[in-house]
Amino acid sequence: MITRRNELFSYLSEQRLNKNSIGFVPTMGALHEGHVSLIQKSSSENDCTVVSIFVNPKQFGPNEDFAKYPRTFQNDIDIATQHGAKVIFAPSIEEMYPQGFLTQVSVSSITEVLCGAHRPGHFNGVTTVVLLLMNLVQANYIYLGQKDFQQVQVIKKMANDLFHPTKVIMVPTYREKDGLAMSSRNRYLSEEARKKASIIPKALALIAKEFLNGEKSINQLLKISLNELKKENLTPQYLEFRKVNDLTQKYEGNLSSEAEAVVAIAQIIEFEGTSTRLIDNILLGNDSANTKALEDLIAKAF
Ligand SMILES: Nc1ncnc2c1ncn2[C@@H]1O[C@H](COP(=O)(O)OP(=O)(O)OP(=O)(O)O)[C@@H](O)[C@H]1O
Ligand SMILES: CC(C)(CO)[C@@H](O)C(=O)[O-]
Ligand code: BAL
Repeated sequence: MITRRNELFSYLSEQRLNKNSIGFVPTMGALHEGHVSLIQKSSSENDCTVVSIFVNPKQFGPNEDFAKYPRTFQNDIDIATQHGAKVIFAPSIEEMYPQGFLTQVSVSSITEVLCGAHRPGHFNGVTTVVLLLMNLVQANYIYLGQKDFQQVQVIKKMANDLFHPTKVIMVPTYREKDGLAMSSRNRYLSEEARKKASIIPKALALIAKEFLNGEKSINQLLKISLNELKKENLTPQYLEFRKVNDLTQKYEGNLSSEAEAVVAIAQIIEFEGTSTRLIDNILLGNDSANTKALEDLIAKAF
């Protein structure tokens, strides 16, 4: 485990000298099987996989869960190494943001919709820390989960606009038995709240099922899904169809046969005074990998 930037630099310089390819998996810890799928993919595609564990204060709003974010450090180290991580980089806050740090990295427009509209400043915090980490690791590839689809698009844009040599790879969402996307925040859910949360994959699976059956009307697809959520008295913070290649654009009307849409949801699960915000999404399109992911979700959710 490495905590200092200069130590990481020395270790990775040697890897590069030996022509070892570097894969990078940034995380905030509290590792679960979703993270494991990223680490395994990186390890199977690179000689050296770096996993970072850093709960980044800059991406949490003042009323968000920075203080209570789950921290399971020892267990994280075991999981990451068991699944192929060669290095775990776990810096302190001061190591990442030394005194006098004044810079912010900001991607515009695509950060102002979906989660960005509800978490002001969140993506600036994400892009700032991810660029710092990408500069430190100088990986060939960075692996990010589809669960945070908007985050992937924002980081891709940042890397592209700033001519960053690291290539962004998106890894499919890893799901629980009932289809719920694995997430560190699932640990906040009591047994009852967890039961309630299983409606989220169901709401997406209903859209997936009707889409695969040929339904093209977005209003109709939204209606079916919102009705399902309503049965549990749930109203999503957002449930939207957006264009994959330009998240600023909402899909409206009918989906075309070449539709490349993301259906993204954020749902707050409230139960006995606790409140957990969960996100998820599915991709609708012609791609066979997408279709397979939809079929898998449907099989789990029903
Ligand atoms: N179920 C999942 N499948 C695939 N990748 C995932 C999954 N959950 C998280 N990831 C990815 O793991 C990386 C690190 O995420 P992070 O440490 O924030 O975990 P998380 O489970 O997303 O936590 P949170 O509950 O805070 O959203 C991100 O690229 C994220 O998209
Ligand atoms: C990419 C990331 C590690 C940056 O802090 C975080 O946003 C996450 O875990 O998805
Ligand atoms: N996985 C996204 C990080 C966050 O919600 O802050």
